[in-house]
Amino acid sequence: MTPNHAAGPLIRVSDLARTFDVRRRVEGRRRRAREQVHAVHDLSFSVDAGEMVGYIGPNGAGKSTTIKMLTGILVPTGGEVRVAGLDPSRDRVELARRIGVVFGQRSTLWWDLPLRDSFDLLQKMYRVEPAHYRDNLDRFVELLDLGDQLDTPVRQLSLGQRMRGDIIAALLHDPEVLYLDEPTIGLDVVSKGRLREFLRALNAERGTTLLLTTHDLQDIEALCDRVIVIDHGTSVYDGSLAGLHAQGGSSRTLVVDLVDEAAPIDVPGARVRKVEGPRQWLSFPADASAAPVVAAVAAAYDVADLSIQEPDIEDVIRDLYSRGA
Ligand SMILES: Nc1ncnc2c1ncn2[C@@H]1O[C@H](COP(=O)(O)OP(=O)(O)OP(=O)(O)O)[C@@H](O)[C@H]1O
Repeated sequence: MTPNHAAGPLIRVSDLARTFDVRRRVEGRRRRAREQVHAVHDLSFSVDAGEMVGYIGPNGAGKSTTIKMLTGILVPTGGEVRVAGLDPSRDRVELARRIGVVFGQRSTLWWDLPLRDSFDLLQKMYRVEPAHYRDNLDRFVELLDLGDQLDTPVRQLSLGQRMRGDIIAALLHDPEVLYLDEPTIGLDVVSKGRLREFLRALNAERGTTLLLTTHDLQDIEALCDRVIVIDHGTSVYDGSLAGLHAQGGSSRTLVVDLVDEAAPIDVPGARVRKVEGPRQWLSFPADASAAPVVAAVAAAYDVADLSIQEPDIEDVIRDLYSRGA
């Protein structure tokens, strides 16, 4: 890859804004009313080369609009954005060689072609030097375990295989930045784990910068030291995930199946939130270890089964607001 030698951050967003003009039907009026939607406004942040950042927020917060401006698909209506020193909408072609984009819900692969043919086409489009292309392809295919699928048409791949194929497609030209939009959506636990491991290795080995949009908090936990929370078009938090948990006071849940029905479980570090027959739900702080709570419950009660539920991003953000952040 071409390391980013430019001084300063790799991604720089200053007072970025994007407004959409929409027409809405108003009751009692024949004409639709004109209205402006401020999808993104007063948004500023920067990302250094090699960082792995989670870009999270509720539905409609402005995440996609931001990513579209970062990739040059949308032109900002205000403020400034620079990626690798380039203006994404003006220098879109040049920027395309330096970034990779993966949308969980949409594939960029050619549906009827074998996976390998899609990769070969991308090699030609991006003019990746043939020997380097083969090295990259071999390495990624091995790490993502796609060797047996290379000659399978994309439409016959499972969702997990297709997603891994899309990630390889986005990386063959050694992008400095990889934007991932819901990369683990719909995947089973094993596929999610494999994908996260791969992204961690990619960042460690090649220093690829990751900007990850996800509703899965475990993606963030596994990958990102830093999260930017966006809501109503602007950033409401920028810092560590631990800091976000601490501010929001979000909690994890220990689900305990007792052998028999019992009074609410009383152990230090957790409180019972719900009881249904022999099943009880205990909340404990998301940044604390589950081990002491599990040990205390197991020592004092007859337990048939235990499981831990992670909070999702909506829970964390809701908690953030309930604390008045
Ligand atoms: N082309 C458009 N025309 C009009 N309004 C738009 C357009 N694109 C986005 N919006 C509006 O801008 C706001 C932000 O949308 P955006 O898609 O960026 O949110 P998001 O955070 O990506 O949401 P999700 O998690 O649901 O994908 C929403 O109110 C949306 O309706």
